[in-house]
Amino acid sequence: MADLINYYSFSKDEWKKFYSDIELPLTEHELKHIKAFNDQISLQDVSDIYKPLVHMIRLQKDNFSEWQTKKARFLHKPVRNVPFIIGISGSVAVGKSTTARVLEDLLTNYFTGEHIQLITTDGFLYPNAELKKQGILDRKGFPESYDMKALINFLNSVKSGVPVIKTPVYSHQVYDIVPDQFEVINRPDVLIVEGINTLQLPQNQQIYISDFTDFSIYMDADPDLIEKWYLERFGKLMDTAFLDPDNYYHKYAIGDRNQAFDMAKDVWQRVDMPNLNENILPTRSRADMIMHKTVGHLIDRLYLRKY
Ligand SMILES: Nc1ncnc2c1ncn2[C@@H]1O[C@H](COP(=O)(O)OP(=O)(O)O)[C@@H](O)[C@H]1O
Ligand SMILES: CC(C)(COP(=O)(O)O)[C@@H](O)C(=O)NCCC(=O)O
Repeated sequence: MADLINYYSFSKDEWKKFYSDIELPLTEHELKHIKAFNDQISLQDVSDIYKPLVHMIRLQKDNFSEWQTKKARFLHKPVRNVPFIIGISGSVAVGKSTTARVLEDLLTNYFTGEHIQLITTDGFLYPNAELKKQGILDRKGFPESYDMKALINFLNSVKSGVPVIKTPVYSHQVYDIVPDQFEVINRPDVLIVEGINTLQLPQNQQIYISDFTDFSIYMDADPDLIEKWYLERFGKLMDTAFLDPDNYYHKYAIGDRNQAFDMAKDVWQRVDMPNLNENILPTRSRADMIMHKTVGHLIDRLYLRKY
């Protein structure tokens, strides 16, 4: 990534040294909690990578809140608590939702008294029935498969301080939007928005997701590794589907396992990899931070935007 002239580049060893003067209370309980939702996650990485990151986000958020207060005073408007929004982008299966959950946990733990919430932009995918109607079911994840207007309105409502906002829910197990199920976003201090499209600039839009984010992260890795992680996740989703006929992966779980993996490989090659190359990777250089992952999901390099 020699072309990234506007980024500082750090090895993990360099990055971890930036955390020194404040104590992040990463207790046994906290580490257990993280292990409970992903027992594969490296706790060394949580400490080396995320402690400095959380510290840096603290500095940025304080700066952001101070500016919001000054701006309100300048404009003779009431001072209010404007949510700080963090966007997390990257390929399907690169580990965005796992990173987002670790960050949610750590921010909740460290930003004492502040309300941290997390949503995924998957909730703004059109339901399968609508994708079918439009003839784009095999374009799930591509820009046209999202209800961008609803997503932008949602982000605008969050920033404007609307008290209770319901967002639709996407389930990987059902492989669709779950009807009548919502998540409630209620005046967070920090909202983490995770999704493949958080840095995209769709041509038919005038306002973008990134107009509402205050710090953005792009999760990066070699596409061959991401394919491997995609297939491993497919295997895990099959493993949990055996006893549940309503689960999208049930038909694969009870059938021939090799054939199921062949199908998943085909979906990766036809849908998710082209989407990575055409629509996701080109947005990498817009991120404030690029986290590069290697074998075993370990983070080996970080890039931080200089200006
Ligand atoms: N840091 C990590 N350590 C171990 N496994 C991980 C890590 N991050 C992600 N994974 C695994 O990789 C797969 C894809 O991760 P996920 O967070 O679902 O990706 P995304 O949200 O980008 O689609 C999942 O099986 C997940 O458990
Ligand atoms: C819903 C998604 C677009 C979102 O990706 P995520 O980053 O949450 O894994 C993706 O998981 C997906 O379903 N892609 C369509 C092709 C496929 O079945 O992989």
